[in-house]
Parts: sequence; C-alpha cells; structure tokens
Amino acid sequence: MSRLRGGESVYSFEGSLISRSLPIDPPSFLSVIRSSDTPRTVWSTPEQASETGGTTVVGNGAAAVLRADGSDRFMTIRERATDLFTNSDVDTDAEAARPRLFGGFAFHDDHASRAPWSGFPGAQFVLPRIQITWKDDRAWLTVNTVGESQRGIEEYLTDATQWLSSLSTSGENSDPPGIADRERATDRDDWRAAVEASVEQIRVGALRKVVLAQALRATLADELSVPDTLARLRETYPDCFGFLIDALDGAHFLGATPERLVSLRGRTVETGALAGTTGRGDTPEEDEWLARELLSSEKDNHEHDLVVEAIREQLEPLSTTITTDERRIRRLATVQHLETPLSAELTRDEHILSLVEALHPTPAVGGLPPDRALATIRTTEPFERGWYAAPVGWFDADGNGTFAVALRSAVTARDVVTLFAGVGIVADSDPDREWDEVQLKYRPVLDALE
Ligand SMILES: C=C(O[C@@H]1C=C(C(=O)O)C=C[C@H]1O)C(=O)O
Repeated sequence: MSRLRGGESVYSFEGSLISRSLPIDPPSFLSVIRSSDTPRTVWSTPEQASETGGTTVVGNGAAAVLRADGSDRFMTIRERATDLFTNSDVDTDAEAARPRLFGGFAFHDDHASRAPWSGFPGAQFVLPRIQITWKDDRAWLTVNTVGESQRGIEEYLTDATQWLSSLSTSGENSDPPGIADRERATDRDDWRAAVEASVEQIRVGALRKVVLAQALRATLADELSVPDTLARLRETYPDCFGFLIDALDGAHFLGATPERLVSLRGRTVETGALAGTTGRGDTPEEDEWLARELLSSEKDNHEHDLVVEAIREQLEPLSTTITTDERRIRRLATVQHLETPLSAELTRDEHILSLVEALHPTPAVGGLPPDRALATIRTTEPFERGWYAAPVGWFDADGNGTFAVALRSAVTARDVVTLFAGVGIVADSDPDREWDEVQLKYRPVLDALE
C-alpha cells in the first residue's frame, strides 16, 4: 500500500493527470472508508436526487491537493484545477467514475484557520489517489496520478485492485462514542441579546434578515470513529448530502445536509431555497398539523421568500429561463423545512465555481443585504464559522459539479467535536423559539455521537 500514500509532493503537483477506472463488485462502504488513508473524502448524494440518482464516492488519499485563501479563493481554485486538468489522459467508460476534485470553502472571505479550524484553509480540494464510486447497483474503481508515467499508473491500479480484494465484505457499525461534556459558545442571555439587537436592526430598516448561529463543543467519552459516524448519518438522513473532508493535519469536517447550493450539468442549473423550520410531531397527524402551520406561517414564508428572491436575482443575468417550482415541505428525521426547487438554463457555458461564488452565501445562511448581514454575523458570533454553512462538493474537468451548503455539520479534532447550527432572524423572530430551533438542528450530529 505504500505507493498509494500521498507524500508532501502532492500538495504542489507538477505534471499531467492520468486517470484509469474499471467496474468492480460493489465493496462495503464502511470497509473502504475504514481502510482509506488521509486525506479521505466522502460524498454521498440524496437517494432521490434527479441528476445523480444517489451516488456515493469515497476518496482514499490524494493525488493532488489544491488550496487557496481570501476573497479570490473561488477563482484561484478554478485556475489551479484548469492547470491540473489540462492535457490529462483519462480513460473511463462511465461518467460517474471520472476524476473529480472534492472539497469546499470557508464561509467568510477573511476566514481564520484557528481552533477548531486549524488545518482548514479558505478553500481545499482533493483529487483522490483512489476513488471508489457507487451508483445504483454498480461500482467503479478509479486511480488518479499526477506526474507519473503510464507504467506508474498501471502499478497503482494493480495495488488498488489488491487493496480492494483484501477488504472485508461486510462492515458492522461500532457503538457511538458518547458525550462526556458539553460547552456552549453562546449562553442563553447572550443569545437573547443578539437576537433582540438583530430584530431591532431589521425594524429600523438597516437589515432585512440575518442568520445567526451557535457552536457547541462536545467532549467525547470514547474514541471517535469518523467512518462509523458517517455511516450512521447516512442511514438516518438518506435524502441528505453526506460529506467528509479531512484537513491535512488530522482534523475532520463532516455532516449530513439537506441543502443543495447548486448543481451544474452542461448549461442546466439546479438549485433551491430551504428556509423556514418547524419540528417533527409524535404522530403522523401532529406532523401534518405542524407542516400545515409552517406552510401558512407569515413569518416563515417571508424568511423563505427572501431566499427565493435572492437566488433568482443572482441567476437572472446568467440565464435564459428560470423555473421556480411550488413551495413544499421537506421532512427530515428531526425537523421540517419549507423548500422551493429552482432550475435554470444558462445563456452560455459557465464553470460551477462561478455559480458557487455568485450564490454563496444565500440568505438561508447569510442574510440581506449581504454585506451588512455578514458584518453582523462577524461581530455577533463569538466563534469562527470556518467551513460551516459554506459550499462543499465536487467539480470535474468540464466545470460540472454539485455543491451543498455544509449544515448539520461538525469539525472534530482528537476527542472534541464542535457542532454548528443557525437560524434565520426576521422582524418577528422570538429569541426563545429560535434557541429551540438551534437545538433541533444539532440533533443529526449529536444523535450520531450519542
Ligand atoms: C442555518 C441552518 O439552517 C438554515 C436555516 C433555516 C431556517 O432558519 O429556517 C432552514 C434551513 C437552512 O437553510 C442550520 O441548519 O444551521
């Protein structure tokens, strides 16, 4: 396996990309990820996703890592990716198995790589050394090299095939680690004051909406298994985007988010608004009652309208048509949301990173007007958002890809897991109800740990 491990050199790649893939018998997800080297990548799309039809990818190690910082991080990543993909030699019979860059961005332009985000730059994308892709009932092995010879890639392929055949075919999930201690970054009084101050800003017309978040530091009782935690999240949230991004220093960012930021295939864009939240009922009747109440809530519909409007405004200059579907309920294991799917046809070819940059942050996680909302978030939140609520996903050589908004997520370092969750504040937000909503949004990750 030593040849499969990425050395320091992968972080400043030179030479051209060679990629080979072949169909394989679907291996066990848990076995693959448990025996993968860092940086590992996990990406799984909702089972029902129309354009991807439920795809899972695990990346073992790195053939190349692209990193960038600052407000031009989107462009820098795109340029470095273009260098990487130029003159590449890719041999695959399946679109799903093509080489892809997986990673994401920090929420703020002036992101600070300090705890709990040390190791996470403003942007990081990994071209996996080995990519295992599952789609429907099929699976593929892809091996990527940069700056190696043709003979080199054949050897990597042989090693990777041997590695796969050595894996156990079943994976039993271990018990969750449990939580020994919890510490909130924001106490209830500070929260109340922050929400009231934002509501006041909205009432005087300085803001229209702002999304305020909280952080929860959980010290684990036992050792964390990242693969097992992800497997639990995938099981409870099959209709979410599951993700894992390894920093290069041993930290991990993982989650299961219901929110798509954007997908691009050719000139077809899929996106959507997700904002406005209520809980789950104890019975189907109670669930229905809560859903109906959410659909008719003036406050939640206003919160949601602002997101739909902002997305349409960003897409309009780029698109020939924009289609806004009917507003509906998105029911998850712990909460229900208002959701409006949107799609568009672009007037010309665009790279998905241009769309990601244009859309991030939508008012579902930032606010309006964007600059004032971001300044309010910066001065109000006593912690670093890091990669929380920011774009995570993948793109390929053609500039196609999918990005989700990294919600219901946590960053882990040794025995501490820091969870994040936020809520949209509008004129009639009540601090105590918003507090409760934050606690509900911690549940996906908390349940996977307890
Ligand atoms: C900010 C979060 O969620 C966002 C805010 C929502 C709301 O305020 O109703 C709903 C879904 C997400 O767009 C989060 O989960 O942390």
